[in-house]
Amino acid sequence: MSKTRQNQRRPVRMERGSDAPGQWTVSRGLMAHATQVLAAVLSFEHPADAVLSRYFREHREIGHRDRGFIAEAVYGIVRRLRWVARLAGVKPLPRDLLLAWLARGEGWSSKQFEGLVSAAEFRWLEEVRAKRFEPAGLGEALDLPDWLTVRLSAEYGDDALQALANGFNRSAPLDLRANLLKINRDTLLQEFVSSGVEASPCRYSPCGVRLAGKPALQKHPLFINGSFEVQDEGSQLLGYLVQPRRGELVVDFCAGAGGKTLQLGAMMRSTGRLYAFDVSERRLAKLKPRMARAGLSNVHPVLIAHERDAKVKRLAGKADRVLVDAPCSGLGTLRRNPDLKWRQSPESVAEMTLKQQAILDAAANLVKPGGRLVYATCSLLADENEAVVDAFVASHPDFELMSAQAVLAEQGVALDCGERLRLLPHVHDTDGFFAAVLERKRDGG
Ligand SMILES: C[S@@+](CC[C@H](N)C(=O)[O-])C[C@H]1O[C@@H](n2cnc3c(N)ncnc32)[C@H](O)[C@@H]1O
Repeated sequence: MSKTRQNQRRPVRMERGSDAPGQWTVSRGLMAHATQVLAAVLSFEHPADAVLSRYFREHREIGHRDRGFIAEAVYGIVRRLRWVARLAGVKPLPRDLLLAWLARGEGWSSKQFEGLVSAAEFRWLEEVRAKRFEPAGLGEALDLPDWLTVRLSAEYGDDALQALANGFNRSAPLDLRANLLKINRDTLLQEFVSSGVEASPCRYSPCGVRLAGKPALQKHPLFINGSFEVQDEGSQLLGYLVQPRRGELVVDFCAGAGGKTLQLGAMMRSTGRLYAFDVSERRLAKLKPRMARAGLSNVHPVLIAHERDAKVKRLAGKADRVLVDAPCSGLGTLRRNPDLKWRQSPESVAEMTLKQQAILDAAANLVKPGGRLVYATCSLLADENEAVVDAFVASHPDFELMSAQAVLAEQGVALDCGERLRLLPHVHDTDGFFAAVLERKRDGG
């Protein structure tokens, strides 16, 4: 095959995905890159987004549009892996999966494959195109692993699970949180509209803005001056459950890069003390420039070795509010991280549950009488959610559950969620979240 022929680029229509520019031009070289990235992602050793970022860092010659093609294909395949694998036959190689995806997932015609595949592949693609898919069970039909299908179906029922799985296959919207220290939401919306960015208020979160597309925002003047942060609406609602006030001592126990810390700091009007704990130095390092941009001077990032660290114990009984945004399976974020469904297992969830209990126990010690403890995850599994909270309440008679719905209503958020908040992509159009609000009794229970 001559080099010119190998690099021949074929115009291909793409219908789906926010980045889809309408027409990709695809070369053999680009197909090879996509196959290589796919193989690395499918080892499931690292998160898909980390694999893609690393590959693009190492292959700077791949342009923006070609990156879009690779990312669309890889994420498309990971979302529908069982389906594509069945269409591609027994023990398919990454290239087989890619070709089968392009033929069936993206609907490429045979003409669009000309110059990109061998004669044998060309014939094989005809078979793939003609193949009927008869799922062997619900897991295969919904493109979920069987263990997860069994658990979710027991929790939600088959019909809701179907809707949930469909919800996960839609792309997540881009939500922003107006930094109320710097701007009010209406002004932010007006600024977007006048700069040609289509934006509307979020359905529930009073500081949330939803964008119609996915414009690059890193260089937007309102981002640079700290007027907004990217934050899923569901995540914003967790901040409202904490409801911190001016001058309080607040702990964000699992702060990570500070998605919720920044919101809590703004709700405190940059007063009081807000401790941002985490065991990850790398994540906390990302929080620091964000605090500066947001204009917050009340945040104290603290690297801890584990939840029983002496730095934690020093605050025993002193905190007005503690948020535990616990490490979890992340299964509520499958719209953004579809690979998680293949990377998690019953064993990893069981391990996570023990960690969650240990963190919640340690964090509870910080809450003063009359203070509030919020436990949250972005998981959909009762084992990581209700079961952790139930076990906690049973062993901590000095804490009682508050109604999440009432806490939200007090702040003007109308959400019919009852005692515990459960957000679902297909119902609320947010990531999947769980949260429970607990109060430490004043008389010690
Ligand atoms: C769900 S993420 C937090 C996301 C963050 N709150 C946000 O809004 O962006 C969970 C975090 O818990 C941290 N973590 C894990 N084990 C921990 C522990 N024992 N104590 C405190 N944080 C821990 C992880 O490093 C991770 O950053």
